[in-house]
Amino acid sequence: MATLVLLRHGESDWNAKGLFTGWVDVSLSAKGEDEARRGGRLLTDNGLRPDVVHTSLLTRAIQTAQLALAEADRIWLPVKRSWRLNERHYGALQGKNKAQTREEFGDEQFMLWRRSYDVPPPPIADDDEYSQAGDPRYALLPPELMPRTECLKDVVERMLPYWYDEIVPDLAAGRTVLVAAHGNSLRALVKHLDGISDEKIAGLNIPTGIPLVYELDADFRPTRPGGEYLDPEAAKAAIEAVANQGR
Ligand SMILES: O=C(O)[C@@H](CO)OP(=O)(O)O
Repeated sequence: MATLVLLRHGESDWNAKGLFTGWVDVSLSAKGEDEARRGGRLLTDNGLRPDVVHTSLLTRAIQTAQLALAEADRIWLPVKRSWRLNERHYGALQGKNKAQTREEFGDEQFMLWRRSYDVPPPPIADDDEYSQAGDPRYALLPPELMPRTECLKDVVERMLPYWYDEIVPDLAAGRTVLVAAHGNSLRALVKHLDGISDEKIAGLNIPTGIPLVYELDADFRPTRPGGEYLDPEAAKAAIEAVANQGR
């Protein structure tokens, strides 16, 4: 048995403003920092002691991991980071207000872009103020892998190599693994773990700052489908709020 803890970053400044964020590197809001610390306390209160942490390359996930681990007295953990755990690239929607986008394009198109499995938003132009072209953190990424938009299917495809090559070996070595990442990169991972269909994944939302714990069997499949949120009541309310964004 191996233990995997998934943690979506705490509320970011752009979550608070209701903006599509994707690869734009925004920070946690004060509320998001509190959520991250609380996530760390939930780990300790439940006797969970991660041995290694994996994060995306985005500040909000890195800050969340640091705040949670400081609270859990484990700031010293080895860290691995990868663009493969980044949020879904939201293409030309990055920086746009969710409610205004819904009003402008209608509910159906809004939900297609936001939650369909295989419809990406239009690509972002390299000279857009919210493009990541030229961002030094992706300098070593082969240009053909650098996204300009992504649907969830694209995220599954770029995330899974990291799961198999970097996370599974840690789990196989008996380490308790913390993954601090994003709403849609974690939806991609949960889709894989729980074998959720392309249609049903539209209805799955991940709340900010609440650890989701999976016990995995010898095949790295969940012993309990859906895992377990460490604060199920708070998770339920926060999942509802994520689902209703833009309304
Ligand atoms: O804006 C984003 O990058 C994501 C996560 O905050 O939003 P959504 O939940 O709408 O996919």
